[in-house]
Amino acid sequence: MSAIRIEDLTLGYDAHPAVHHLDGAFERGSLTAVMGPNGSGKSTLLKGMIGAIKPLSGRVTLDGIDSRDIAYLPQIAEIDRSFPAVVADLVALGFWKRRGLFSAIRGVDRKEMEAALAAVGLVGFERRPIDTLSGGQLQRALFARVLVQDAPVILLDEPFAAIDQRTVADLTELIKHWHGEARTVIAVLHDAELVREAFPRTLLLAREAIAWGDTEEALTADNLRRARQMVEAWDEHAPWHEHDGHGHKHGAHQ
Ligand SMILES: Nc1ncnc2c1ncn2[C@@H]1O[C@H](COP(=O)(O)OP(=O)(O)OP(=O)(O)O)[C@@H](O)[C@H]1O
Repeated sequence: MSAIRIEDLTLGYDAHPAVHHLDGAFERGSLTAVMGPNGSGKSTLLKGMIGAIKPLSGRVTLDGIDSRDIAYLPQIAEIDRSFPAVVADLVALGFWKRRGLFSAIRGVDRKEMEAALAAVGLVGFERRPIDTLSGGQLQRALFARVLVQDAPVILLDEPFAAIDQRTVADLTELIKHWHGEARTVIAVLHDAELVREAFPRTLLLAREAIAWGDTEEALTADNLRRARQMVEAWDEHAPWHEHDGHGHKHGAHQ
């Protein structure tokens, strides 16, 4: 049974497609890595799945879940760190997303907050201003926020970009734990070795799907090369037309 179904999905900006005619499904309880070169549409796909951008064509269907049931971790670069907040405020946003504003301001469950901070290795960090955290610590705090949100579907956009190995290892364990709890987890990643080790499913994207299936079969050297060629060949400025195909430069396919 699927959690999220994607049908003939084209997403883009000002009619320039970034994800093109994608078809497939994320099964309930599956753990999927979204891989692909820079600019291949990975972040755009995640934003399409949370409804932050509307399809140019096709659709995203949430099967038996509400958009509130999706925890979404944006790229760290999109987090406004200058906002005057401490770690506890950041994590408490997860409660707000889960329960709605009014119940959350009646009081954050201290025990749950402490458990979440312990799970990500940030005991004692509650009162730390977020602009004093290292990149790894900030990512840990964001994972704590996802933890308290307690969502059945979790989308992570490059959670390991510019993060130290220790943090990557710890947070990978947390992802495996979520998988063990039968949550549906989808993470944009760049490290093929890590994906082979920890992610059973892979969607390899180059604006179109190059492969979507078991990691072993999807993440071959040949497919990775094809993905690279495909993105390099894409004409950034070609407008999207329903009928004349894929916006590639002529002769781009080899
Ligand atoms: N807000 C935006 N406005 C216009 N174009 C955008 C916007 N966001 C992304 N794009 C374009 O859409 C395409 C896909 O971008 P996207 O960020 O989804 O790729 P990505 O695979 O996540 O890349 P990366 O690995 O570099 O993060 C790129 O050509 C990008 O320039």
